[in-house]
Order: sequence, then structure tokens, then C-alpha cells
Amino acid sequence: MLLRIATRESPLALWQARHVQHALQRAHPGLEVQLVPMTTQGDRMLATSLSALGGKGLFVKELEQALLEHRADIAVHSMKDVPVHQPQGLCLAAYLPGEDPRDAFVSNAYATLDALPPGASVGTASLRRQAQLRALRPDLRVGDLRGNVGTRLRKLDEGHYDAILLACAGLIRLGLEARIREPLGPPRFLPAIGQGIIGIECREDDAATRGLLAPLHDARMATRLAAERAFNARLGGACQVPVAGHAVVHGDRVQLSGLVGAPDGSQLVRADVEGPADQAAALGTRLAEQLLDRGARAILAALGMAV
Ligand SMILES: NCc1[nH]cc(CCC(=O)O)c1CC(=O)O
Repeated sequence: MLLRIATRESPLALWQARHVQHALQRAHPGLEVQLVPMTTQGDRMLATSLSALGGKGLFVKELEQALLEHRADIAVHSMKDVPVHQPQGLCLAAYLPGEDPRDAFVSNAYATLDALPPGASVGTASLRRQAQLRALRPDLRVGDLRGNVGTRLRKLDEGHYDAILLACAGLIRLGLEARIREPLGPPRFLPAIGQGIIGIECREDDAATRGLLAPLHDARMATRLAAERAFNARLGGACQVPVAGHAVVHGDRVQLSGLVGAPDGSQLVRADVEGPADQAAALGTRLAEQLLDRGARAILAALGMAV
């Protein structure tokens, strides 16, 4: 039997697709697994700001189209890039065990965020990272840095910024863990929904493929994502707004922290909830409603979003 993996062509996406390829071959000796690399709209338009383009779905749409047209059997995604609702006929069938969910402070001259001198420049295109940075260090100059992990590190090394922020997970996967000067994590700095988790999407009615994926699935990550994605869905799943959220599963309980910010970082609303793991999605919805009542509704309304 042959299984075809739709993947983006960036080094990180290819690493993740090969990681799934090897995991499938370990679980099913004799299974043939091929990569089907493709360029997405998001990759073609790296020069334009993501929020102006209308969202993160741009990195997954082409892969999903390949699944629907039977040009591939599974698509491997960074869950951070996957919108909260799947297209009709597709489903997220497996999540791999998570890598470090934290963000990484990366700099050649400074060991920590606190060590940056007043007025230093930090590169990141993520509204979520920008808003939290501004809240912690209003004095910093934050620049819009986009591109693949390698491109961003090169811009740092060329001296365009004093520091940049990236996901620890991507750096670790690419063998660049040594570039992490300081991990920035909860409760001080909240990651993106799904950060560090690789998800596998397939056709909903493809029972054979779902069977092959079952041994790769990590139920704790499914609980984490249920909480985080329900939280994001209740906030409208928008990417023009800084939204962060992180769930931690302890046995049969989940702790979920989340925040919503004004795009300019002038305001951050945050809260935490805790509850049973089998009600993770309801917990995510409840956290979103708490934040809406404490100021997030006004932040979203100012952006023309009714929730
Ligand atoms: N936005 C691109 C992206 N999507 C997922 C990751 C990291 C890997 C992960 O979160 O699993 C990255 C790179 C980054 O933010 O530094």
C-alpha cells in the first residue's frame, strides 16, 4: 500500500513530513510512504503581511485541496497554522506528541529579553508576540519580520535586529536549539494555540488511512488542542487579533491560560481556567467568554468583529 503526504516545501515543513513518514514506516513495516511537496499561497506571498492576506489558512488550503482531489492521502501541518474549522470531508485524524510549546528569544548579543537595552529592536511578524513584547517592554522597537525560520535567522545575523522571537519547536526540529538564548513561556509569555504540535489531516471517509494513523495519535495532545481550539473558535478564530492560549493536561484535569490583546499591544486581557479533561472544549469556550466579558469583546468590536 502507498500513502502520499502533502507538505509545504519549507525546511521545517519537510522535516515534519519526513518525521511523520518515518513514524508511519516504523508503525507499519512495509508501508510505502511518499512526500508530495507543494508551494502554498502563504509561501508565495511571504512579502505581504499575513493578517492583510486574510489569515493562516493560506498555508494549509493547497494541501487540503490535494486531499480532496485525491492527489495525496494525508497532509502534515503545524497545528498553529491550522484554522479552527476543517473543510467539509476532511478531519484531523492524529496529533503527534508535542515539542516544546514555548517561544524562543534569539539574539547574538543579549542573553535574555530583560538584558536588551532600552530602545532595542526585535523582529517578529506575529501580532501575538508583538503584543506580549510591548506589554513586557514598551520601550522596544518591534519590527515586522517574516519568512521561513532560516530567513529570519539570517536577517538577525545580518544585524537588522538586536533580537528575534521564534518558536522553540521549529528551532529544535531543525537542529538549531543552540540558537535559543532564553525560552519565553507561560505564565509570562503565552504561545500560539497549538504551538509545538504536529497534526495530520485526511479525508473523513478514508477509514484505511485513519487506521494507519491511529498508532501515531497522542490523546493528551488531543485534549490540549480541544481546549485551545475551542477557546480560539469562540473568539472568532481571527488572526488580525493577538490571541494566545496554552493548556496543560495533568492526569484527568486541564489548566488553560489565554489572552486577547489590542493589535497595538496597548491592552492585554488574560485569564486562567481549570476543569476536567473530558470537558476540555467546554473549558476553552468558558475561558473565551470570561475574556470577552473582561474587555476582549470591545477589542474585537473595534476591529469590526462581532462575537
Ligand atoms: N508561523 C510558522 C510556524 N508554524 C509553526 C512553527 C513552529 C513549529 C510549531 O509550532 O510546531 C513556525 C515557526 C515559528 O513560529 O517560529
